[in-house]
Amino acid sequence: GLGLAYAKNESFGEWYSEVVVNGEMIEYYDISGCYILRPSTMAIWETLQAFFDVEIKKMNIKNAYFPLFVTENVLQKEKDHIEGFAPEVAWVTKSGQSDLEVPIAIRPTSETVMYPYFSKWIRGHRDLPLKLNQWCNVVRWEFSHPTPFIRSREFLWQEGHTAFATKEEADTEVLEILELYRRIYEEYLAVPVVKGRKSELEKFAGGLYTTSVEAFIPDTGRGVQGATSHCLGQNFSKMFEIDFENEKGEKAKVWQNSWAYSTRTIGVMVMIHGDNKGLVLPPKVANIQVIVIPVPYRDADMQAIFAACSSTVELLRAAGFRADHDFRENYSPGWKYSNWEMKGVPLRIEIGPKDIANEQVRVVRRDNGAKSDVQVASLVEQVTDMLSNIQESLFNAAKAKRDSCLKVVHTWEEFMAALNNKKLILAPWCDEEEVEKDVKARTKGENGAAKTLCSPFDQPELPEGTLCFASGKPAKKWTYWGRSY
Ligand SMILES: O=C(C[C@H]1NCCC[C@H]1O)Cn1cnc2c(c1=O)CCCC2
Ligand SMILES: [Mg+2]
Repeated sequence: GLGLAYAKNESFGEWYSEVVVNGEMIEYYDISGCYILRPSTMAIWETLQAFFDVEIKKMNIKNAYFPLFVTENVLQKEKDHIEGFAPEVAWVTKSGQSDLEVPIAIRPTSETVMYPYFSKWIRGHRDLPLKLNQWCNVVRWEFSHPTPFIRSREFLWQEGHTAFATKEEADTEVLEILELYRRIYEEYLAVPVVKGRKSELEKFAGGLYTTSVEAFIPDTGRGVQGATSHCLGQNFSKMFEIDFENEKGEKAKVWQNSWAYSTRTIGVMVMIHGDNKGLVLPPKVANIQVIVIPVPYRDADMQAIFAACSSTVELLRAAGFRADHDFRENYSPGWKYSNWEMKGVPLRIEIGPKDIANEQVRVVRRDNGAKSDVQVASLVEQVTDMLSNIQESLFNAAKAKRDSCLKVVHTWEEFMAALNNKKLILAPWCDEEEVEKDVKARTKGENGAAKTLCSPFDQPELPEGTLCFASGKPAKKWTYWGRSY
């Protein structure tokens, strides 16, 4: 049948898989963990890319493209933390029937691809800052269960790699990029996120510190890392000898950052806004914002109805909206309503004989189902208001939902109760890694262990004498905890 077989609040995993397929965003592929990204996904990706690309170019960051392949000895250069990831690296070992002399890795990320050339290109302080970005795919042969957009063996992302003369410049850029990631989620995808710093245990091991934007999926009670912006310190410049002669003529190591967001952003948006009728797309990223559907009647003047639909589409396109019509004659209006609801189109316009007679159209919102009859004369104004209202109310609803899942705890008992109630937990923590590891060990289970998500930059008041919820030691910072993807 037309509808979904699974309900979001009953079988979330199955609901999600069905929605991304029926919504025509994803097609499953015959290699596990790999997915086909269909046009409506690419349209969303390109919208986010267009925004981010313009913003980084304002920061004088330039796009480049480095090879997909990495030699083994170069990849092993960051061996100190790579062993943690080694199983995820995919290797090319043959061409045709013959074995390659040396196996070649497919990039899981591009630090080791790029940094030997950073070392070659950076000589003096005039070569700094060097700021490059690339839009590409990466491969990580993950073993935990794959999830479209959220965890796949190949995904699209951008990876920024920058080098500065001073730590101050690097620190500043880390936060500028993080703010762009917040904007991608909150202004485009209508998803609320928290900005914060990763713990030493959760950060990128090769870096100095990691900042992230963290989202939360109320239906599963799991946090999801939305995007990351790392300061690498001088770790990689020591490893790859990326040094420069500073203005005093001394040899100095550069300070570096690396930052990324990926197609995971799209999966988070689907999880947050989707419902039991299918996708719900925020207007800012919807490829089609308004779909116009003719409603024929037996003795109606069909030509007049089709003409009214076409002129309505033209009117809306002229006003800058992404509008289209559905003239497929082998489907009923009712079938079309469900089909476009499944695909998450924010507004539907129905035009029948009565509408023609009254010089009006019937407008239906996807997010709340509200129907209204709008005079054609004020249609552009009404559609403008409705689309911005949909964008805003999707964000507000998601933020209210996320905030209703938030639980502030002070004791282990409260922590465990909140964790088992699918809550997003905010707890005072002593900031000791052993304690974090202990919490992981004590919460291990088939749903995975609890971990720190981030310590929010926006720290609530921490009264003197507040104790860590897990260790009882003096608390140092408020930290978000939860199970995660
Ligand atoms: O990729 C990063 C850090 C950094 N890479 C560049 C963009 C920002 C940020 O993601 C961490 N990381 C994650 N996953 C893997 C690796 C790895 O370095 C290396 C080997 C395989 C898997
Ligand atoms: Mg990983």
